[in-house]
This record gives sequence, structure tokens and C-alpha cells, in this order.
Amino acid sequence: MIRLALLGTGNVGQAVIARLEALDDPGLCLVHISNTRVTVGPSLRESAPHVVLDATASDAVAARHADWLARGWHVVTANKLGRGASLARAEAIENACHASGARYGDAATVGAGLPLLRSLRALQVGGDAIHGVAGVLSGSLAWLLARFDGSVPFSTLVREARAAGYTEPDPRIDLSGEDVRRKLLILARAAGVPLEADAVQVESLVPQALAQADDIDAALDALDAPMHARLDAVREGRLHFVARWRDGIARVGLETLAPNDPLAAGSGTDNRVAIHSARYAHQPLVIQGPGAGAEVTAAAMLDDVFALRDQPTFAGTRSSKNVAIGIGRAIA
Ligand SMILES: NC(=O)C1=CN([C@@H]2O[C@H](COP(=O)(O)OP(=O)(O)OC[C@H]3O[C@@H](n4cnc5c(N)ncnc54)[C@H](OP(=O)(O)O)[C@@H]3O)[C@@H](O)[C@H]2O)C=CC1
Ligand SMILES: N[C@@H](CC=O)C(=O)O
Repeated sequence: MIRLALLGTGNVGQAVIARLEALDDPGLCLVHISNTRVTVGPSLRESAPHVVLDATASDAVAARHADWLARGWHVVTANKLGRGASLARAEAIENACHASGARYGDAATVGAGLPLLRSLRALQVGGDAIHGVAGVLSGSLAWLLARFDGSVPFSTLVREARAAGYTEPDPRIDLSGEDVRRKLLILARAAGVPLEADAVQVESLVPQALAQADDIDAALDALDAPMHARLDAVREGRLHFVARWRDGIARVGLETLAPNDPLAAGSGTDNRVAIHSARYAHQPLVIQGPGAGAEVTAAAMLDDVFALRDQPTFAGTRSSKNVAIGIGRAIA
């Protein structure tokens, strides 16, 4: 029996609860659910989970990952602020895993669970050397830029992307390139490169009026004129928000790509990532698929839980009281 604690009951957290309900797996038991307002079940410490599921966007929660791992609790996260924030925090997570044997499931943090991190790690286990990564890493920006033809204000599209659950809780995290920076850091670090967060050059799409706004929704209109100007300046191809890391240089920002560029394929929230390595020296390995959405993200988190099942920690553990999933649903 694996005891799970779920932090965060928003888009992703609710999808985790719904998936647990649908799977109805007797080997999984939800012993704690919490958001910033409500806790269901005993406190996190008292519930002594085997696995903490982080479905928040909270820096304070991510700052605790290393402590939980050091305690022997596995951590499965959609929150990128563990391995995608400061290098010191990413290294603390690494060290805690080595010291305690606990595992860190981060598949959901890049590409909403596409087999990106898994492939990067498997290539290296097989003796490959990763030379660089280039990609469209934001599902929301991919979705927005695919739709943006000037007929509808960019701000209207941002509101739609937010309502569909593709953006971060604060969409400025996507629009500023910060979400993509975090993903590029996670990928580069998974490729063995100790990249500092401020080593990534980031082009932000957020005008000052939006950056400083308290009422984010009202201030989204400030995007419309500058984004229209960017669109008008495109002569051939289409705008894409691209991340690149190679030869010590890492940058994220808008680029105009020709339709036959490998990074320009796909539709909707599709992410596309090209991995350049010793094995894939002439043609990169390209991985593509939906890169945002609560359901795929929740599925990736639970895949990471299932991957833990062979861990000795769970052998012989007693069954625990399952926190009512219906209550978890009710505290959204
Ligand atoms: N949406 C997507 O497509 C994807 C999202 N992710 C990541 O998933 C995470 C969640 O995203 P999403 O569900 O859209 O966000 P939401 O804003 O919908 O939900 C966030 C949840 O976290 C809770 N929370 C915040 N701080 C804490 C805390 N200290 N302790 C417990 N709960 C807390 C919030 O509680 P309250 O309601 O009380 O404020 C809320 O329930 C983010 O890190 C995001 O980057 C990753 C891949 C894809
Ligand atoms: N806001 C993110 C969601 C997944 O990480 C994105 O747009 O890609």
C-alpha cells in the first residue's frame, strides 16, 4: 500500500484526484489532501506519506522537496520550482535523493509528461553525450501563437488559454518566458550541465504595465499592440517561442521559423524538442506531443508513482484510511 499526500487541488490536483478515483487501485491510498485554505486528513507530518505529490506552483512548497526526500519520502512533482529554480536547490534535491534513497519524479515538469526527461536520462545511461537541446517547451505559448493571426486580440486568446488550464496560475509566468526558462534548466541539468538560472537569456513578452498590474486580467490588453507589431513584422514563416541550449549558451524567446523547420511542426499545445547528442549527431532526436493540460500532467504524475512500486519502502506496509476522494473534489 502506497500512502500518497496531495498538495494542490487546482487544475492538476483535481485531475490527479479524478484519475485516482477512476483507477480505483487498492495499492494506492490518499492519506492527505491540502491547498492553502483546507487540509483533509491528518497533517502532512502525521500522515507520514510514502509519496508527496506536489501539484502546486508554490516556491515555498518546492523549497521543502529536499527535506522530504532527506526524510525518505518520495516526491512526485508537477511544480517546476524544484529542479527548475536555483542550481543550489536542484543540487540539494540530488543530494537528498542520494543520501536517503528516496526518488524524485519530475516527468510532469517538462512537456507535461512527454518522454523527454526519461529519454535524456536513458541516452546517458547508454553512454551517449548530450550536446544540446532546442524546443518549443510552452504548451500555452504554442497554442497562443498557433492561433494568433491578428483577427482576435492576443489578450482574448490568453484569457481562453487560461480558462482551458494551459497557463500557469499567473499567466505572466508563461508570457515572460519564465516557465520556459525553468523547463530549459530542468532539461540542461538532466543532461548533466550545472546551469545557473541567470545563465539563461530570457526574452519576455510582458509589457511593463502588465508586469506591474495588480488586476492581471484587466491589464492583459497591454499585450495587444506589441504582439500585433511582432506579427506584422513577420514576412515568412510563423512566430514560435523557442528555447535553445548548446555550447554553454542558453536562451528563450520569440523566433520566426520556416514551416519546414522541425520545431515548427505540430498543433494545439504541442511541444517539440530536438535532442542533439553524440548518437544523434547528424539528425536530432525529435519528440513531439501535447505539452500542457491537467489530464496529461496528472497521468504523468501517477506514472511516476507507479514507477516507484518496486521500492523496498512499500514492502509489507499496512493499509491506511483513504481520505474521501469526494472531499478532495469538494475543496477545489
Ligand atoms: N496546467 C498544466 O498544463 C501544467 C501544470 N503544471 C504545473 O502544475 C502545477 C499546478 O498547476 P495548476 O493546477 O494549473 O495550478 P492551480 O492554480 O490551478 O492550482 C494550484 C493549487 O496549489 C495550491 N497551493 C498553493 N500553495 C500551496 C501550499 N503552500 N500548500 C498546498 N497547496 C498550495 C492552491 O491552493 P489554493 O486554491 O488554496 O490557492 C491550488 O489548489 C504548477 O506548478 C504548474 O506549473 C505542469 C505541467 C502542465
Ligand atoms: N503553463 C505551462 C503548463 C505546463 O507546464 C505551459 O504552458 O506549458
